[in-house]
Amino acid sequence: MEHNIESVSVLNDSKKTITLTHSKATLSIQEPGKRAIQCSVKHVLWVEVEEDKTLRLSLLHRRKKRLVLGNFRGTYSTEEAERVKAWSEGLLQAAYEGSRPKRNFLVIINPFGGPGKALSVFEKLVKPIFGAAHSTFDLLVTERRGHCMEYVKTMELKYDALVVLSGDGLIHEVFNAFAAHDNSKEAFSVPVVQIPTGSGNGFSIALLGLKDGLDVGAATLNAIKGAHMKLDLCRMKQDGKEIVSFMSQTIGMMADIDLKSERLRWMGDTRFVVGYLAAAAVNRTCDMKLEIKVVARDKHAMLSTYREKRSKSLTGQSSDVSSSDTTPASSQDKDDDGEWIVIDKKLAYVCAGKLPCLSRDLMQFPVALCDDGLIDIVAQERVSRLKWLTSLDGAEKGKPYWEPSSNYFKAKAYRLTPVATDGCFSVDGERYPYSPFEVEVMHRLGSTLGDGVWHPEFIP
Ligand SMILES: Nc1ncnc2c1ncn2[C@@H]1O[C@H](COP(=O)(O)OP(=O)(O)OP(=O)(O)O)[C@@H](O)[C@H]1O
Repeated sequence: MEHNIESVSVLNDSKKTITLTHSKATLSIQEPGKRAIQCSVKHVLWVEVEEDKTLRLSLLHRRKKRLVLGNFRGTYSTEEAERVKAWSEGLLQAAYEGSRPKRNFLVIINPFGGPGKALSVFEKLVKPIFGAAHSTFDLLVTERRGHCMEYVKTMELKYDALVVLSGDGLIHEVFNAFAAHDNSKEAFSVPVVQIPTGSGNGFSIALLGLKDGLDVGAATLNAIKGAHMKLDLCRMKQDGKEIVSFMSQTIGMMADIDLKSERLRWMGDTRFVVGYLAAAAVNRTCDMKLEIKVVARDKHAMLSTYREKRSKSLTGQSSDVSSSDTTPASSQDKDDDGEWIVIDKKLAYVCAGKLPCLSRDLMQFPVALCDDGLIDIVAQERVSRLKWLTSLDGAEKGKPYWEPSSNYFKAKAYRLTPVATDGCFSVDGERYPYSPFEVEVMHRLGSTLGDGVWHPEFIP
């Protein structure tokens, strides 16, 4: 039912008349003689009228760049009751345009992730927002590594989404639990989102961008209202085992940075900068054989494909309905199944993956797309210590993409054989054995919530 009532007036707690106005896009709250407060209707969590002629409105508003919960209450006369009721129904409809209200979540919390504040973040920030939006949830607080895996691989597939308060390590565990689930295909269709409470929060940054990706309010709002979107995952085979990777596989310097800085978790993602400086000082190379099934390697061509696909995805946003998995991998893919090449030399590191940013300071894969059916691979040659340091400038915006020492590929698959017997190999930030492995992309296997694209935009 369409409601065309744009404005109503109510009395606030101080008995002042407040005019509330909404369109399909914005809500404004106007107190006489003051500047109107305006927000997007997307930030409205709930609005309802009660029998005692009270209108209650909950929304997220920006305070110090963060989205925080605000509640508004106003009373109205009996004569106004029908109008106010119709107005609030219209606003609620606009607020949940394209998504279903009252989602039911499984919330998973790693109390020891990152700075160790996930439990209190949930109690103080997330839970009140869920309450205001009438979202319901079951809760799993992990007691040990692997606990989430045990729970999720046998869980009933009844949730609208899994909301994970952790860093990227627990997200890795969730996707691997889906792979081990009896009904694996259906499990992978359950959207997974991250509330950024770890030291590396690459998944949330990918979904919401560098600003909102680290904001608990924005990530919670995305869980409540984000549209269903598909994402590619990687399947890695190593030592007879299969592992799902959603973010990255790194060997050499980048893995050293990640794994050797783990004891600095309390620093949050500053640990990656500290790790980078330590690795740059050592400036080691890594001897390996890298075989890549290359689909594209011209940086300008990859950039224009990225721009074209990103803007198409933004304009043709999916609705809150699980789409069937029939979309072709990409036009690039359809025509070109890739050609194997071999890189047989010492490199500083190899980093492959699907998300644009490995941390807020490093956009490693600026032209990554969430469902192009391709893995982005950087085979980085060694450079001078000074060059490593100057490369920090603009790394968060993907500037090192243009460095000649950064060999960038879009690939269907790759194989990597380390020559040494000992070293660091990290998958989604987790340590794996330093032994040969191969990786292929699984097109649109995973699901998440968002607006159809990875958000950090590469603006060269
Ligand atoms: N209660 C727990 N005790 C110890 N380890 C846990 C617990 N719960 C989860 N873990 C494990 O901790 C690891 C890191 O988790 P998480 O990603 O949340 O933290 P993080 O500090 O951000 O780390 P990273 O950035 O490396 O992912 C995961 O492998 C996860 O399985």
